[in-house]
Amino acid sequence: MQVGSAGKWHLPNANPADSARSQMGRSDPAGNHYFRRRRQVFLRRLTEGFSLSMSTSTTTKPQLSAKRLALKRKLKGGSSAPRKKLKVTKSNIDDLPWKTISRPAETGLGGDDGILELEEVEGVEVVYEETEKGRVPKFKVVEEESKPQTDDEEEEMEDAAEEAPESDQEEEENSGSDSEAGDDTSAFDFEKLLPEWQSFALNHRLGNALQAKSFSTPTPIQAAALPPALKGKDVIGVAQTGSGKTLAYGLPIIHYLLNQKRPSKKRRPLRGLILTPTRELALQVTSHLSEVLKAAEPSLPAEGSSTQKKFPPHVSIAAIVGGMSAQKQRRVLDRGLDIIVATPGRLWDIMQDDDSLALEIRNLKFLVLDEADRMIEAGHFAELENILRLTLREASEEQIPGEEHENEADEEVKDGNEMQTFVFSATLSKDLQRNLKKPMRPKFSSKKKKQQKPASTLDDLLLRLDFRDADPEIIDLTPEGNLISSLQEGRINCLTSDKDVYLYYFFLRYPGRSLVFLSSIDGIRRLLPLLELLEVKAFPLHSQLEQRQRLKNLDRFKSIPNAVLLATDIAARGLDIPAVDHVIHFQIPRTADTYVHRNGRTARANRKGFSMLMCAPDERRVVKALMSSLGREESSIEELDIEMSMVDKLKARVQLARQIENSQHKVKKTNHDRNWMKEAAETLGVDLDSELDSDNEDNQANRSKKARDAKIRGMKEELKGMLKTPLIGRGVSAKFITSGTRPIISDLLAGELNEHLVGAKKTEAGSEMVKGASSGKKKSKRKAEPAASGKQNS
Ligand SMILES: Nc1ncnc2c1ncn2[C@@H]1O[C@H](COP(=O)(O)OP(=O)(O)OP(=O)(O)O)[C@@H](O)[C@H]1O
Repeated sequence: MQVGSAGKWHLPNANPADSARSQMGRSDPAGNHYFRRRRQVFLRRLTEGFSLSMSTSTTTKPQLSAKRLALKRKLKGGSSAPRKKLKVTKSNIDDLPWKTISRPAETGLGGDDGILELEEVEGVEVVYEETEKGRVPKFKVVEEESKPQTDDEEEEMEDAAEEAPESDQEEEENSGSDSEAGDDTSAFDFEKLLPEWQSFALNHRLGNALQAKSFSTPTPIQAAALPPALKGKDVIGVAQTGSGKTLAYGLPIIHYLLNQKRPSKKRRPLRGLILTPTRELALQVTSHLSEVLKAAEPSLPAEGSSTQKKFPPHVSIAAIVGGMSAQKQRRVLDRGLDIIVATPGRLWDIMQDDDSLALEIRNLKFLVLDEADRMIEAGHFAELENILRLTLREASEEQIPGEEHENEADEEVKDGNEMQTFVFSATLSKDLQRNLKKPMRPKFSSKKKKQQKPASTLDDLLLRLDFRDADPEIIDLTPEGNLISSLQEGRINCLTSDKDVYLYYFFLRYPGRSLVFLSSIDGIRRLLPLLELLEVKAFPLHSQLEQRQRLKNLDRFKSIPNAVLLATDIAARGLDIPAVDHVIHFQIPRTADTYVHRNGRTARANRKGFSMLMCAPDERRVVKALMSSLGREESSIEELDIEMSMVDKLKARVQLARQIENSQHKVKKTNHDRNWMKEAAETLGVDLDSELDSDNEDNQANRSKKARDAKIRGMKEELKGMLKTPLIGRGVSAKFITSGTRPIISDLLAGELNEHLVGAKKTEAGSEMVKGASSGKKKSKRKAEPAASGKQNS
């Protein structure tokens, strides 16, 4: 252990209850090696402080250690085990094994400065005990005792000790306390460090987490939802996309769990169930809450370390979603979790073979429906209905197989610790909100279950939620017209057949991370190879991709600045992808809610964002209806100002790319058909038609394949050449940059020149709009004109 520079030394705090760590002087980064300077005045104060607190101390760790040791001896059949290190709790700082050390010259403490001697102590953990008189510091010291020979033996001994607790007190010791996790237990000073969060009186460890995440201020939905949720009320929260709804419901759950005793090694009872409509959202919510939990318990041993087994996390969370190994998820569930984040489909699958999970869901403390209004679209309706039925009070009278299964969740219900329900979304109709609040809502009834019709709409289903709260809190922070202030909207009116070229223009004109929504998987399959040929870094995301591929593509999209994600509406809800600059509606969404949620993937957490509608003539009426259901005029979305000369040039590139793609597709199809015929003939044991089978035919096919390949290679070369040639705007002279009708010299010098389109300024999408030209009226010569699509390419 190094004795450091002057900065390592500081005077102990005058009030011992405030900070035991600082009383002991500085600690090393691991937090268990301390130095102190002894001064008479300090020792006197400290002793007084501790003698007060010692009166209520109940810690008996040394006795426990002895019992464990005895058990170990029994298990080992002898007492010849080598020495082992055990933790013993001390209440008095002077009982710690301080060692005198020489005073290092580099401390700068030349004179005696009232210091009698300098001491150090190692292997001490400071913990706090809650007493009637407040928080009292205690010190856990490592002392030598008999030691099991292997980690397995040590675990065996601890398990045996847990199975045979000899007193309530010991049971409590076994079940763990804050101290067993080696937490940084110093109280978090909300007033000083996070004043905006102070009024919520959150568990101090959440203070550490919020600070670590730099969340200095609660978002409006968090500020509004936390007080009722922390009071135990049911909450229906509606707030714009990207406004921090996950923590609005997540913090009250974590706060509750951190305030509970640290769970023992026995199986944990399930306390929280968060249901989301998509796998990606479930994984994202899990990772968001896990990050907060990790930051709340910074001193937990790293994952995989041998000490981790001894200190399970205070709160455990996992995602249960389709597309991943169900077996693995079952194993995780078997170990016990505090919070499950799940999609209804997979959860219901697992529940059907696991009665104990069904029982745990009946005894939940928190039920959350995140983006509830999307579940119906995701085809989870029946499973959702089945799961929700288990959370009803009436349903708990029913006999469920496995009811005899014993766990701590049963005690919770006996304690009257009632379930809280949180329903959150960015879009929940006003009618539904009003109806949810009505006390006489229709409910599921277990007794009449057989006659009861299944719910037919999501509203119907949500109306049957069994809020324990007679008056659930409804918080609706939806902005007028669902408009987010940091989001700018625009549109391009063009023919369907020209959408590819305008999209490509947009990517070159406004580089950035773009999320493109299409309404069909086929559309994505068509567009993806085209963009790849045009050297746009594009990745697909849709339900027919394997889950692993979906996550991989999301990761790539997140990590590449100018990447493009071509997605169906599975990506419309909840996904929190950092810095999405543009959302593009390649096809117009069918509902206003989808429009709102798609747009919500950009302009998150007060960042700027741009959303663009690509509107074909036959889609105009959908846009009109969409805007009207948002209470807006169609004209509220302005048209993008488009450099038509560039679009025309880009058309040549897109046409060639399409030609290449069609040829490649034909080759693939022919090969596929031939192979299929051959395989089928082999399987059936029949001879192929001589036309298909003969050597002659093979030779001919080879020759035409070679010719096609050469043609494709040629076209690819040509396209490469085109992509290398800079696109120069009308009136721009690239040779004489100071001349031409549009000299580019000043933009060039200012670094404002768009590298792909010479003559266009480097600018953000949305900064060039055709004012007032939102409903197809011609206001500018340069705006996109559907009629121009047939124009000759220059
Ligand atoms: N108090 C806060 N201060 C700053 N950033 C925050 C705060 N709370 C959450 N965030 C961040 O804001 C972003 C959006 O949060 P979140 O995903 O919870 O939004 P949401 O309202 O659920 O969005 P959606 O409706 O699209 O699901 C996240 O990156 C999150 O880390």
